[in-house]
Amino acid sequence: MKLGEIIQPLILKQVIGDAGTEIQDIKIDSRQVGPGDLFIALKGHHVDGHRFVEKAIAQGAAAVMVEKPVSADIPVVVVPDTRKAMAVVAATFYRHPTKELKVIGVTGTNGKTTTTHLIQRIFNDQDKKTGLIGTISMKIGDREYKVNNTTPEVTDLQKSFRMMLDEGCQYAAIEVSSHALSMGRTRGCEFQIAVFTNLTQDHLDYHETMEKYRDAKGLLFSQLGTRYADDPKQHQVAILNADDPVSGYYAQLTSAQVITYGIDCDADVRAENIRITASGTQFTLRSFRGSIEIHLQLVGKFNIYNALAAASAALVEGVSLENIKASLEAVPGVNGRFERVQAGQPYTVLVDYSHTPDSLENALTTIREFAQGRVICVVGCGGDRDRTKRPIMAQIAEKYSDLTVLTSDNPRTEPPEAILAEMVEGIKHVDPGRYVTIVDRKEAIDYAIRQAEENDVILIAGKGHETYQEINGVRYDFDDRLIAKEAIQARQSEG
Ligand SMILES: CC(=O)N[C@H]1[C@@H](OP(=O)(O)OP(=O)(O)OC[C@H]2O[C@@H](n3ccc(=O)[nH]c3=O)[C@H](O)[C@@H]2O)O[C@H](CO)[C@@H](O)[C@@H]1O[C@H](C)C(=O)N[C@@H](C)C(=O)N[C@H](CCC(=O)O)C(=O)O
Ligand SMILES: Nc1ncnc2c1ncn2[C@@H]1O[C@H](COP(=O)(O)OP(=O)(O)OP(=O)(O)O)[C@@H](O)[C@H]1O
Ligand SMILES: N[C@H](CCC[C@H](N)C(=O)O)C(=O)O
Ligand SMILES: [Mg+2]
Repeated sequence: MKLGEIIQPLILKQVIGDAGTEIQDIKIDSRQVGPGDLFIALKGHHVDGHRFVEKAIAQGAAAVMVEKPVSADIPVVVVPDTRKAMAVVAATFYRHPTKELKVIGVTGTNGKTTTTHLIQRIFNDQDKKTGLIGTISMKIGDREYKVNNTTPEVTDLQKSFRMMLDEGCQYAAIEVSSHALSMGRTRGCEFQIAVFTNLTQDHLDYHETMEKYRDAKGLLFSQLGTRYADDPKQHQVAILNADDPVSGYYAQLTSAQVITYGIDCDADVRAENIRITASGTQFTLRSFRGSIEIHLQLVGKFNIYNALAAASAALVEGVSLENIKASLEAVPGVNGRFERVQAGQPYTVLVDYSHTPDSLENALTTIREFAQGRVICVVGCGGDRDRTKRPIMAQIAEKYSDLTVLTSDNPRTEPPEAILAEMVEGIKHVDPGRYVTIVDRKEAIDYAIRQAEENDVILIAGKGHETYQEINGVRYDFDDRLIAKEAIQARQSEG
């Protein structure tokens, strides 16, 4: 596409050079620029992308978009705000994919990955081909792509939507993080359905207060609902968790129709007669389209919320209760979420991505419901992330476990000992026999496994599907599931 066409919708712009220049792709990282690309310079949290204009040109950029004029022998487009302009040009360049693709966005502190997987499963089973974007990866059909962020930058997002359409997708189920909403990564994306899971503490390093965090997530709902078509299937819908007090606020923010789901409060889609066991969850789903009995393989009350949210989205799109049931029941689990590590041991080992106070509490209270022996929890808190959750997570671990093993979880640029000290601050008054701190995560897992007796349950929390431990900018291979399996086998071979 020609540069002039791509920037045509921008009102404030100054073009220095030939607007007829052909553009191959749009890049925001000079390290990824190739011949023919438009490089957009963004002011980041660490560096100003304008510093890399020369490098982008050296790598073959055909044009650059900047906020401050630069001297270059290729076309330069000067705009007041490159981040805002980027959203406009990306949507234009990829030919407004979300006008055709029905995008279902899921936001909330916990449950986004699980809910998007359930949505994708239900819709794919209906031959409504559905792409997925989120924390674990991007999936289109049988192909899986690596992602750097839960919600990618606007350029990657629009490109991914176009790829999905090219692959025959009708829907996309995407996780929408609060960071993405506040940085405008979803600008220009028309959502068909927006789902809210829950709001509890996380990311206060970035958002500073719970109100600002709530409002960042609220953008998904305030930006929804201006489309009212003759065909009800084109209507935008907000799906809100009736049991979360913030939902009332989001209901007011949105112009879209609202569908509620829940367990405790009255809701349009509700779970009743709940039975939770170690191997699954059963409930009656009551909805505006009738009732049905559901037997999930997923464990824990929190997964009923995820299933209700996914079922609500499917009901809105006309999927029958019977088909929703069949798909939900067929899901064996989600990678790294309550995943069992099995090596023939007489105790249970679970790896779970609980890295927030609420998710840790949910995981541990769920385990408490079925554990016949002691509960042992291995947990750490990430570096360069919300520091205020550290003592709280230690308190929760100690409260619900018989033994807590505090350890490291992606210390990033912080000293792991300092993170652990902040966790210990939360439980410094408890009996010292109830917890240990072991900086090295492998050693911590080994220790927990060696403490386990018959019928005990070990929860290894925080990293779930992750296959690395990030220390000082380097990602070392590390998979809780493999490390735990090796530790179990080592103990078994010692007899
Ligand atoms: C705080 C934050 O969100 N940062 C995001 C931001 O990076 P940044 O602002 O630090 O970028 P920067 O390093 O200052 O660079 C500025 C610009 O210069 C460019 N650059 C930089 C170096 C270079 O050599 N050449 C070059 O062109 C960069 O590509 C960028 O465009 O923009 C990048 C590109 O979109 C993101 O990948 C990056 O996410 C980082 C990796 C991150 O860790 N983000 C987390 C906090 C995050 O967003 N998490 C949420 C999930 C949270 C949850 O729900 O649990 C997510 O959606 O992933
Ligand atoms: N609906 C829920 N409510 C509370 N906790 C949940 C819920 N669903 C899952 N969890 C817990 O949170 C953990 C993370 O779940 P999931 O990956 O689905 O959330 P997420 O919102 O995608 O997280 P992230 O913000 O890291 O992307 C799970 O391992 C589980 O312990
Ligand atoms: N999306 C979350 C993931 C946290 C995962 C945990 N293992 C950690 O590193 O803190 C974040 O970036 O805060
Ligand atoms: Mg996720």
